[in-house]
Amino acid sequence: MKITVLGAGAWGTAFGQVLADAGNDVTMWAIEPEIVEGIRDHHHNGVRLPSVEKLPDNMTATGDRAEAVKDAEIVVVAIAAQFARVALAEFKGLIPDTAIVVSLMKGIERTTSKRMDEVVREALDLPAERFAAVSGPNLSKEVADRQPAATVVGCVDLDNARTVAKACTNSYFKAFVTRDVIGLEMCGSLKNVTALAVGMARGAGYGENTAAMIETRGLAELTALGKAAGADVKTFSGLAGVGDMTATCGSPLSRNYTFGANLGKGLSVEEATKASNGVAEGVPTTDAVVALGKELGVATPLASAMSRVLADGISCQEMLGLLFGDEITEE
Ligand SMILES: NC(=O)C1=CN([C@@H]2O[C@H](COP(=O)(O)OP(=O)(O)OC[C@H]3O[C@@H](n4cnc5c(N)ncnc54)[C@H](OP(=O)(O)O)[C@@H]3O)[C@@H](O)[C@H]2O)C=CC1
Ligand SMILES: O=C(CO)COP(=O)(O)O
Repeated sequence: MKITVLGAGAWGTAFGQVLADAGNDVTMWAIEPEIVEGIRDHHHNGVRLPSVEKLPDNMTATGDRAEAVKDAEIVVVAIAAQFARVALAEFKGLIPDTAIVVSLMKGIERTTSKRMDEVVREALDLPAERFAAVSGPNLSKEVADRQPAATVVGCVDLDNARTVAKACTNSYFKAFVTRDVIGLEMCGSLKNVTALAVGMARGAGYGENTAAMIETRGLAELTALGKAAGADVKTFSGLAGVGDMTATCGSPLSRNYTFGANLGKGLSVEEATKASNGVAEGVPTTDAVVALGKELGVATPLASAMSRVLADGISCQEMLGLLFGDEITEE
């Protein structure tokens, strides 16, 4: 198939390689001329994915929007979530009206508390059956190294989910399908907030018990929110839920975990932002989760505690104190 990836960041590029390895013709679109030239002329993205020496031959790049999406059968969006709406507005009217648009993004829009399925569909005026989300335990560096991994493709139209899943399945990457787009979106974006908190606890020197406590409570929080938003609870125990929580909260390859670890070691939010080698989506998503919780009438103790960390610089111990609360409650 002819597939275009918008955004040549770490995951956009690694997923582009997955698609190319599955036999598709892949065009990456990026704003920065250095990235475009690197991929097009040298099959290398030295800015965002330097660990891959040579990207596949059936992968090219352009900085021209119309040229990028011309004749595309699938358009994949891998732009930092807070910029997706504004970046996609420039593609409205250019994307073929038969193309399936796939989001790899894991975040909630801070200004509106909307999920990426809502943002992408609004920005492109896209019907639900032409939108798919991809979410799972997919640390970009490991996938770029072609280590075995799996993901989930969600679309209300299961045939379109299968089309996307087939396009991204190869010898080391396996895609499952679901109709539960909302569940995938909630899992992907909310686990990043949990990863910030686990990273923070690790950075502060705490061990397995503390990490397991935060991950489990984080999963409970995202399950409650997801259910209230209309997700299928089964999704939370699958690859996109428990699976991604385990990968992201357990690896220094995660930008969210590392951002949190730096906070736990005593860096300020500003210093941790400077030290980050890519977008830590959990940071802007945290307040959006708190707002979403209020909107849906669901308690969000973990996101609320992390919001205090990010806004007021409270310590890890204080953050965990807020998580515990004073009352004895049922689990
Ligand atoms: N890395 C990973 O392991 C995984 C990431 N994801 C999700 O995928 C999404 C992208 O992540 P990733 O590629 O790793 O992030 P990176 O930080 O590596 O790259 C971010 C991308 O967003 C683009 N971008 C930022 N602002 C704008 C803008 N205003 N207009 C157009 N493009 C813009 C960047 O372009 P430029 O380079 O020109 O600045 C870059 O391509 C995130 O939502 C992330 O949560 C999901 C699964 C795994
Ligand atoms: O979502 C991820 C793995 O599935 C990657 O997490 P980070 O964005 O924190 O690097």
